[in-house]
Amino acid sequence: DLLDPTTCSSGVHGSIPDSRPELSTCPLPIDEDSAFDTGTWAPWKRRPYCVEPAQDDTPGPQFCLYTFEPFRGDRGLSVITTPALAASMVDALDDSVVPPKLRDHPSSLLAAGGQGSPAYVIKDVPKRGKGLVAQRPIRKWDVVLVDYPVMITHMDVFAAVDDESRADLLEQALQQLPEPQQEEVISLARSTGGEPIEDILKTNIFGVELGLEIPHSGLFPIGSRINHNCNPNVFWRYSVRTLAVEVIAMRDIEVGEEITQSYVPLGLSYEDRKEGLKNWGFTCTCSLCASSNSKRAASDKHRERLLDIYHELNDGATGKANLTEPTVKELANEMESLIHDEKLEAQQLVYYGVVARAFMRVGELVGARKYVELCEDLWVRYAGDDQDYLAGMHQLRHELTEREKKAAISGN
Ligand SMILES: C[S@@+](CC[C@H](N)C(=O)[O-])C[C@H]1O[C@@H](n2cnc3c(N)ncnc32)[C@H](O)[C@@H]1O
Repeated sequence: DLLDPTTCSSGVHGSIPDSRPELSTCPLPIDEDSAFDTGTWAPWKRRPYCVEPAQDDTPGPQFCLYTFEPFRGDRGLSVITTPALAASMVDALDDSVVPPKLRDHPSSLLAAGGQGSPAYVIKDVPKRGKGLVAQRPIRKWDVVLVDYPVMITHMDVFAAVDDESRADLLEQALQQLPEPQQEEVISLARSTGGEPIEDILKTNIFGVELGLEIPHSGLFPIGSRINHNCNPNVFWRYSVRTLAVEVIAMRDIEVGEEITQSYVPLGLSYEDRKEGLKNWGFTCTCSLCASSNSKRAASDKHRERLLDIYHELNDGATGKANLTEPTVKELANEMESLIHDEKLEAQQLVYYGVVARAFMRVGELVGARKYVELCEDLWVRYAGDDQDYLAGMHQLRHELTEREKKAAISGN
């Protein structure tokens, strides 16, 4: 089960698990002092190395480096995080948590018969350095790649730790990885200048979480070769239970086509995309960004209108505004055509959820049922087997079923 770091950290540093049998299934936080006191830092293979955040009015927690060499086929994993969050991720280090579907994927190093032939090759692509290119046809919803991080870093490390200590932590995190993985990391793209390892992280990291949705960055050796496109053909699904990232096709991809993801949230205007992409040090030349001024302005207008529709429907759904049934229908139709024009199908699940709620509010249960089902199908596709992500969807379906039962009784 997902460990709650607030309960798992209730043991004071230095406690020995055996002395607290009630916590025997809940790994205790380990820092430099407790490692020194107890002489143990299992399951981590090295004694943690910790730094204090730069002092300001409110001193934050320590950040420590933990390395686990046997991670996922001896690729190794270095984690820089708080002792409590490191304790919360111990279960995820074990290969037995990886479901067979991921373990046996052709891109997986854990497959019983060894790594198969993946659906992509990494190669040079014009003007974008290296990239992933399909070497066989990929169908919509196929898992293109399963990848695991070699480094995970708490997001606060970038702001709260002084430059020198951070450089030291990151360098050690790299040095503690097995040599082939060090080389793999060093060969990744750089875009910002400055300390190589920090540049590599800034250019390649992907947002992940540890514990209860605490933001971290993950460095994924293969996934980080995927270039940006505003109209991408894959999305990423990350699991805090396995630390795996699944890269999944959002549409069919032909042989020779580049596999691309969006580095910024979908649906942004041109200026907002440009601003968001500044961090990666390149100018977006995807077909949408490179189109004429008038086309870009039209697209921006569509995207703005889509957001307005979302807010109108949401206000209707929550009772903040009084919408009528014909208005909800009109807004839903307009939304569908804007999503289609802007190729934003990946955002349908967000829009469908709010349409379903707005229909429920005005008592149009047939429309609500249609959108709940469309939305649920998409949630299952995007969230996979992770029931945590599906909880909101199950709640919506339950509310609708109750409303339908009541309507059937009053109709009889
Ligand atoms: C996460 S890496 C992607 C893989 C990288 N191309 C490589 O050679 O390893 C991000 C870097 O790739 C390049 N890049 C990604 N998408 C791009 C695009 N659409 N146009 C130009 N450069 C891009 C930029 O240099 C960016 O800093």
